[in-house]
Amino acid sequence: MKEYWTSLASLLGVLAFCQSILQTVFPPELRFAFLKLFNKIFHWFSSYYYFDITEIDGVNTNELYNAVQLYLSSTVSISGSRLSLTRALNSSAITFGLSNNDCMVDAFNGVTVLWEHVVTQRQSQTFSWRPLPEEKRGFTLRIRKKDKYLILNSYLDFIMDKANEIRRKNQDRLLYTNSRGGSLDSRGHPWESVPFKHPSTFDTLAMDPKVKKEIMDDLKDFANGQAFYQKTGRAWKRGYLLYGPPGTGKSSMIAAMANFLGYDIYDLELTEVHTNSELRKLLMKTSSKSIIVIEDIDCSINLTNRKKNNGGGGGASGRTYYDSMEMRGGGGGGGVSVPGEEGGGGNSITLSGLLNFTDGLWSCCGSERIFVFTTNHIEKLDPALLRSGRMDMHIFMSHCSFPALKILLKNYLGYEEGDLDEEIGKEFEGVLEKAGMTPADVSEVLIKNRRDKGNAVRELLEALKARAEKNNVGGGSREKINGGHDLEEEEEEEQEKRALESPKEEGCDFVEGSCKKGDEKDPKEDNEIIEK
Ligand SMILES: Nc1ncnc2c1ncn2[C@@H]1O[C@H](COP(=O)(O)OP(=O)(O)OP(=O)(O)O)[C@@H](O)[C@H]1O
Ligand SMILES: [Mg+2]
Repeated sequence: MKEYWTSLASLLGVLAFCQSILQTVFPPELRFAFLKLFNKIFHWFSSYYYFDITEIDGVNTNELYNAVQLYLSSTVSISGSRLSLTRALNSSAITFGLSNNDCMVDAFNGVTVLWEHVVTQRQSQTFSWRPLPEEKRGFTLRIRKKDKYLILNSYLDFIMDKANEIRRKNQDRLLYTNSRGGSLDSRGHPWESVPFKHPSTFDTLAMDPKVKKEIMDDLKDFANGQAFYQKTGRAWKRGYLLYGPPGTGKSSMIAAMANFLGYDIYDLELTEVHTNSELRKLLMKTSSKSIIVIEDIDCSINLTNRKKNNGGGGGASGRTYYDSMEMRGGGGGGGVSVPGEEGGGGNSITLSGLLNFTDGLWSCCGSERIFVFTTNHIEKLDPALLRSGRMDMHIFMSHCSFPALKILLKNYLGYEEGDLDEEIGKEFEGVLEKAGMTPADVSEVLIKNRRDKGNAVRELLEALKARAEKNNVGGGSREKINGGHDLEEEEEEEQEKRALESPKEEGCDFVEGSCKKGDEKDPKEDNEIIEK
C-alpha cells in the first residue's frame, strides 16, 4: 500500500513538472495549439469515435438531444445508480433518464456503444436573443471506430423513431380549437389546446363489430402506410365522412380514432374562419399525426345561398362554380364570395377553399393526417365533397342495432356474451329496428338503472316497445330514419331540397357523374361503410 502511494506521488510530481515545462517553454498562444495537437494524436491512437450531441445547437433546441434523452429513458440497462425522474407537461407518464455525468451502455444490431450525459456550467452568458440555461448539457456517444459506418446513421434514425413513439405514448392527446376567431396567441399560434381526455375507445363504441374492425384495419393500414403512400405518389392523408342521426356516436368515433392512433385532434370551427387564406394558415399550423375535424359540415356550408357564377359567360368552369358556393358561419344569408377576392378582405370562405384545404397542395404541408367530416344530413352535402378521392370512406352511424346493444349492455351493466336471457335477446332483436332508438337514447335508459341490471333491461325493453308502437301509429319510418327529428323540420328540409334542385342541375357539368344524389348516400339499416 505504501508503495502504491509513493508511485502515485511520483506520477503527480512528473505531471506537475511537465505542466510547468509546458508553461515556461510554450507561450500561451502556442500552448493551446499544442493541446489541440496532443488531443488529435490521442484520438488518432484511440479506437473510439466520440460524438457530442448538445442540448442547444447555436440558439435552437437540438431535437436529437431530446430524442436521445427520451430513448435512453426507455432502455432498461441503466448502470448508474442515480437516475433523474421527469414528468412532462400534460403527460401522464413518468420517465427516467441519466443523471448528470452518468454513463450507460446500449447495444444496437450487436454493436455496443456508450452514452455519457455531460453537464457543465456555462462559462459566461454570451449574447443571445433568448436566455440560455446556466448549464450546458449534452450527450457524448462513444462508438468503436470499426462500428461507426455499420450503425451510426441507422442507430440515430432508430433513436428518433423510438423517441417519437415514446412521446406519443406518454403524452396525453391534445385537443386544439380555433375558437378565438383568427386571433393569434403570444407565440403566434392560431390554435388553442387543452389535454384531450375523452375516454371513448373502439371497445366502448357500440356498433356492428364487423364494421368496427374494418375501420380499425383501415386506420392501422393508414398509420403504417408511409412506404405505400410514398410508392404510389399519394399524399399521406385519409378522409372519413361520418354521417347519421344525432346521438349515434359520430363524435365518440372521432375520439376513439384519436385514442386508437395516439393522434391529436384539431377541431376546426368553420364559422370562426373568415377567408380561404385564414383556413390555409390554420392548416399550416397543424402537426403531423393528427385528426382534423369539421363537425356538422352541413351547418357550416350554406348551400341554400349558393348561386351560379354569372361572370363567366356560357361555359363556367368548375372552379367558378365552387367559388360561387358560399359558406357562411351561422347560416346567415348575404355575403357573396367573388373568386379571387377572398384574400383581399372578403369575409367568407368558399367550397373551393375547403376542398383545397383537404385536397390541394397545401393539404400536404404535413403528413400522416386524417380529415374527418361529420353530418346529420349527408343529402345536404355537395357532390363535390362526396366524390371519390375526397373522403376515402363514408361511414354511416346507425340507430342502435342488436350487436351494438350487446356492447352497450356490456359497457353499462357488465353483461358478457351469453349473459342475456335468450328469450329477452329475441325480444330485443324483434323490436330494435322498429324502435329506431339511437345508442345515446339506449345509454340514457341504462345509466339511469345501472344499479339494478334486471330492472335496466326491463325498462329498456319497455322503452323500445313504446317507441316502436309510437312509430307504428305515426306512420313511423320517418322518426326512425331521422333519429327523432321534428316532422316540421323535415318538411322544411324537403322544401329546401326542392329549391336546390334547379341550381344543382345547372351545376352538374362541373362535377360530372357526382350529381347522382341517391347513389351512394342512401343510409342502410346498419352501420355501413362505403369505401371510395
Ligand atoms: N355508438 C355509440 N357507442 C357508444 N356510445 C354512444 C354511441 N353513440 C352515442 N353514444 C353515447 O351518446 C352520447 C352522444 O354521442 P355522440 O356525441 O358521439 O353522438 P353524435 O353522433 O356525435 O351526435 P351529434 O350528431 O348530435 O353530434 C355519447 O356521449 C355516448 O355516451
Ligand atoms: Mg357529435
